[in-house]
Amino acid sequence: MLLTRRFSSALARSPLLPRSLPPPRAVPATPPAPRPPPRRLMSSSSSGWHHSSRPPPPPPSGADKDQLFRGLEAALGTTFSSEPLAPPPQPMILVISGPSGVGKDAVIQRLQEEREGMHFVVTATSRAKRPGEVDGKDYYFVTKEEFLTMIERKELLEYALVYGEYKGIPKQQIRDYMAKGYDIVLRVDIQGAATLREILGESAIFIFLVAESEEALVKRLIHRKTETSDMLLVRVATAREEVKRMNNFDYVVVNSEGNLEGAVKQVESIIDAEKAKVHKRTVNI
Ligand SMILES: Nc1ncnc2c1ncn2[C@@H]1O[C@H](COP(=O)(O)OP(=O)(O)OP(=O)(O)O)[C@@H](O)[C@H]1O
Ligand SMILES: Nc1nc2c(ncn2[C@@H]2O[C@H](COP(=O)(O)O)[C@@H](O)[C@H]2O)c(=O)[nH]1
Repeated sequence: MLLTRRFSSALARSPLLPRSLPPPRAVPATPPAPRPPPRRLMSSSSSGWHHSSRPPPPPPSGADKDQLFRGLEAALGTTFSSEPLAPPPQPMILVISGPSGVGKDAVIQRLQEEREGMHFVVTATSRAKRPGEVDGKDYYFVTKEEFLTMIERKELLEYALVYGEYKGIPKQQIRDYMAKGYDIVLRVDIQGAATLREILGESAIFIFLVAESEEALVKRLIHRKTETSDMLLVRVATAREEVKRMNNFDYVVVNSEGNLEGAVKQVESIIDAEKAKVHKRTVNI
């Protein structure tokens, strides 16, 4: 009330106020009775138009707006700051996991093409390079001995034996990119996601990628033609167990046949929603 009165009288006194604007109304001593909620505007064909008895005042001109702005500043006794009102976004860690063949790499590749400011961590592996794979892009291909040295030196945030081969996440890569303000994307198998949950807790976002059905997943893996039938059997049997661990994740995204774009969009929506959170996750690696 006091502020309103100060404001009204300061506005009335202010030489900056445009003359054409009506003088500020007196503040009533007692608060007015609550008004009924405003009715929604309805179409002109219906009988529900809500007419105000007075026409709205004409919009102020550019100069008037400027004067009003300065008048408000004078009334409050401070200038209006142009500093952002929302806190700056913090770099975040996104963990994308799911059964083998579900499309993790495919989704990540599209995300990489779509979004800037994200770093997709290249993990290290002792597995042999597949045709078409590039060292430093798909993986850092190292020998088993080199991998064991990385473990010894505590260079890996997480590592695991995946289908008989070592896979692990270089810590320094995450630190370097987070320091530059990048968001981090990690692609791991389900056991890797469980380990990362223990290390990172709620500070990272965990997304479980699934196919629309087991049948679709198996067909996708067969179609990829990267595994022998024995290896396929292991991956498919593992996938059956892995789907049961969905509850440890924050989000589930369905990557259905022929709709890779839909899955990518959904992951993007998750990122956007997380960025808009008031209470943000803070990461410390
Ligand atoms: N929505 C989709 N519809 C059809 N095919 C897809 C879709 N998403 C991915 N694929 C294809 O499915 C195969 C498996 O995808 P991808 O290699 O990305 O899986 P992954 O989860 O990374 O597997 P892994 O864990 O074994 O590395 C690839 O041939 C890919 O092109
Ligand atoms: N736990 C970890 N899993 C990883 C890591 N890097 C990749 N992966 C996962 O391994 C499987 C098999 O990969 P493939 O290239 O041999 O088909 C797949 O699910 C990857 O996501 C890692 O650093 N840690």
